[in-house]
Amino acid sequence: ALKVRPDYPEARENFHRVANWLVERWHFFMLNDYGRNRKYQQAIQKAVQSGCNTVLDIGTGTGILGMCAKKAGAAEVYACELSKTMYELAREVVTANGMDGGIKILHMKSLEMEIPKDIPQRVSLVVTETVDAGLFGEGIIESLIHAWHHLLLPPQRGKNEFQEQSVTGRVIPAGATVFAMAVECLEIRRHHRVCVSEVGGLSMVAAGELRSPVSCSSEPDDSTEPYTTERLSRLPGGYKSLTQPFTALNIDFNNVQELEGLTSREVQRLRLPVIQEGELDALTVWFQLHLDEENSLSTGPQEDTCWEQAVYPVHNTKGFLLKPEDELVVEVSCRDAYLRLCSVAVVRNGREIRLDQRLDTQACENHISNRNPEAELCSALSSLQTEQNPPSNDFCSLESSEIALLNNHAYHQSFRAALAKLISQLKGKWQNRAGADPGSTDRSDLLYVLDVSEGFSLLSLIAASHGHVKAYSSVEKKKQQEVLKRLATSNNIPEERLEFWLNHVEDEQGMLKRPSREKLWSGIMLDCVETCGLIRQKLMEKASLARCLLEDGGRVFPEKIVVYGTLVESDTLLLESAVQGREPTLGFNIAPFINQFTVPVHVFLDFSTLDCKHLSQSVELFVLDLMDATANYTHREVKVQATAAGRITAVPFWYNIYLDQEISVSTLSQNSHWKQAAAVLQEPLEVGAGEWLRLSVKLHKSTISISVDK
Ligand SMILES: CCc1ccncc1CNCCCCSC[C@H]1O[C@@H](n2ccc3c(N)ncnc32)[C@H](O)[C@@H]1O
Repeated sequence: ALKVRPDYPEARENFHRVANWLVERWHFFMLNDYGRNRKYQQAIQKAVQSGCNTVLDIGTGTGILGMCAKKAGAAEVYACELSKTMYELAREVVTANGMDGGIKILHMKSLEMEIPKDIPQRVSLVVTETVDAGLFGEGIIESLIHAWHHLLLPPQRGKNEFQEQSVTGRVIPAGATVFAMAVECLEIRRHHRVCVSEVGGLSMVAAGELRSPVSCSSEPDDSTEPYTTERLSRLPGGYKSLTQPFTALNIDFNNVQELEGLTSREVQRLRLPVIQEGELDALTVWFQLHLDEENSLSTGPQEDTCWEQAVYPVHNTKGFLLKPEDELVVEVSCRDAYLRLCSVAVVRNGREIRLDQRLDTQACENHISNRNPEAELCSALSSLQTEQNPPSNDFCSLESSEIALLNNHAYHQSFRAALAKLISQLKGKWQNRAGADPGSTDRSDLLYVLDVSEGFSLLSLIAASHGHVKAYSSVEKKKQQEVLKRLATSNNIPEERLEFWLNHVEDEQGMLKRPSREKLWSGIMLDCVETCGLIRQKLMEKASLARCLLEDGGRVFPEKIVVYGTLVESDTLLLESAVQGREPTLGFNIAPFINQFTVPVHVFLDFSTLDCKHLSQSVELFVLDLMDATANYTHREVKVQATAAGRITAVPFWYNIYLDQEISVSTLSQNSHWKQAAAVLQEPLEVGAGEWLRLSVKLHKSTISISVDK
């Protein structure tokens, strides 16, 4: 559609959402990483010049590594790519660089490749970078085991015997070293553990264990992923290293026995000295890719590269302090080809205290009699035990953004206050109504409040906790409904004051219906901003529907959203949004092809830690009024003055969400569960200090677009 009518707005939004999905964002900053590209090129050149003249590039992406091999003089170059979009892109790139005759590209997974069906004979070199932040997440181990059995010539026999490299096989990268480190990090903690005992006036004790789906727990079920990823150098508040970085694993990609033995390798137990006092929040992991003897790529947090690290959050050590004389026991295993790290115990004064089991309180009581260090530790742990009275195995899994939402204290307090105001206004209204008995404070009928938040939300309970309110929740998962019911009971909210609304829904518009034929809503709570920083799709439509379902004096929450933005110069945002010319990609012409998938708005941005130069004050860009449709517009021109000279590359934006005239929450606040978004300019714009700019801000189908000119 875009090719046919590039300015067709629907196609443009959809394309942008699709582009984000089709082509992963890391392609841009990987291709912009000249250092990485150059090191791969050098390793490939050395291998080809020393005789590897048939090459297979597994997971070619845009084709850059295959082109390095061709340019280095390899006689035959093959490449395979499982993503259709990337396969077609690689074909275009290779043709544009005049190598379509020299590189045969296959749209397939390497595991499906056979000789002679796909490639005529075994190759002397496999190049690949099919790795993720946890190293094995793209299946490199399985791919290389298959390659050694079916696609590669046999490896060099002994180190000493010399064999022509054209008759032996090898892999670039030759191997990897995996490092890990224990950290204290509040930002990780608030995304993986509920750190508050009270939310919006509700005691959370009865909730049981709420935890993120990231867990290396011993019983791996498909709902959990072993690790998440973070760019440690860009986490708000940073992190504190509790151990030195330690080597968790070495792997030689040129040794097929070692590769095959990896998943059956026994679990490794490492004992790591704690180097400073702190709360254990996670193990972080990165690695060095040894391309060959000379060249290595590192994904470490101290590198200035843009790679993320793998994060293994610990769940069960809430409030547990490691001390310098402790040793942390970590288990490393590669079961099911994922790298799994688990902090299992602490050794203090020679006694090992296991972390992952629930200490039963009785055993701890015995310890407490003779007051000694591990007794404190034990009682600390057993207090954990009492705090979460249901046993550990019954926990409710929430997305990390839902956990962070629960930990967003200001968000829930604001809703609690705004709801209290609405309820007292409506009760007051009722009392003032002619004939009502001034003495009877309680309204005979109840106030009906609907929470149509996406995902897990306590807002319905917070509404019901005000009394005289019957609350409806759109929480749909059974386990999450049970948590809400437990919290209702433990917070003295009568069970019949909480109902689950979803079962009426046909479609999302269907969810917004009257509570019953003769009733209307006193309050409807909408979810307006996605965690990634974008306005939710169809927000304005939902708001106009909701308004029709309100009783006189009823309110939609929030009633208004004000969009703020600022002008910045940020190379980081550029490098993550588009390939910058031909230099970073070793002179190959790749940028125009991959940049077709550039999207104008960068999401999941942590603006508080973005390295950038501010070129203006924050300015109000747009207002969305959810209570008065006539106040809305689709396009706004905003004048803003540059406060410093520089090159405008992006306009980060965020929201003030007004629950009512006075009460608002900001999506940029310190413990906000939201990330921010940024409009990235097509062309950076040079400005002088004091110069005025004109921002043209448009909102179409919940999609904000911003352009800047003088
Ligand atoms: C310093 C490296 C680093 C460190 C930390 N974080 C990220 C990186 C950068 N690497 C990211 C690449 C990750 C994606 S893999 C690249 C391309 O290969 C494709 N594929 C994957 C497996 C596979 C296969 N068996 N057969 C054919 N194709 C295959 C994918 O479809 C993708 O297009």
